[in-house]
Amino acid sequence: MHLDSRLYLISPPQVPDLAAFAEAFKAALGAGDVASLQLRLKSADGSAVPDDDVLYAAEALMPIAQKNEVAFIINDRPDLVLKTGADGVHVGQSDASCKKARAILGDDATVGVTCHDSKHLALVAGEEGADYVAFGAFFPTKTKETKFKAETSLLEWWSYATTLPSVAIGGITPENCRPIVRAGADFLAVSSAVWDHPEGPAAAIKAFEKSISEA
Ligand SMILES: Cc1ncc(COP(=O)(O)OP(=O)(O)O)c(N)n1
Ligand SMILES: Cc1nc(C(=O)O)sc1CCOP(=O)(O)O
Ligand SMILES: [Mg+2]
Repeated sequence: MHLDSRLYLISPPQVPDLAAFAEAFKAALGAGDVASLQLRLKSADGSAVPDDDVLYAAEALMPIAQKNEVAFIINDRPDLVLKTGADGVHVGQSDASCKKARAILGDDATVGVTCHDSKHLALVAGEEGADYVAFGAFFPTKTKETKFKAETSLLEWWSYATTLPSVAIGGITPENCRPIVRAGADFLAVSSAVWDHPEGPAAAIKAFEKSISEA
């Protein structure tokens, strides 16, 4: 059976050395298939960096993404998507609504929505014009304080019931991703397992590709 989950990278919570991170990002992209990067400069407790830091990071990273045909998504902030010309936004249940993000950004932008462990939230997001729905957290994570635990049965149901792409997130690693791939997740959203991999991001991407292809 051909399983085709793709990687959706989430930036590290902080990028103190933008030049070094740009090199890490290039190394990741050179190692295998990556669908998108979400710029999410936000601590585990939810505190975000000043807007200028997001704008500087976008200025450095978006050309690398675009050169590699990788979608560049900004977390939380449709207004910063407009300012930077990024490809889209990811909004959560406490952020701008999907409808509002769509109204700000228009039909061509990508709008993704956090749906935690909820079929209902995902169906509403679909009705409001989301391009993908994100379920999580599948595993414990130190990247974000999470209150919800998603199960692979939700991904299975979603992929049978709808055609809208699903993103799985939360503590996903090359070692634990196989059941999520088998359950039909269209994308695996990953931060720490790529940027904190002991052998570097390129090795992480290769390890994910191996696990996905063997799932
Ligand atoms: C792909 C993806 N899925 C879920 C989230 C979490 O969004 P949210 O609940 O708004 O939390 P923050 O990321 O804003 O802290 C995400 N960012 N990306
Ligand atoms: C940003 C985010 N959202 C989550 C959710 O469950 O909605 S879990 C999470 C953190 C993802 O990072 P890592 O791959 O390091 O666990
Ligand atoms: Mg958010």
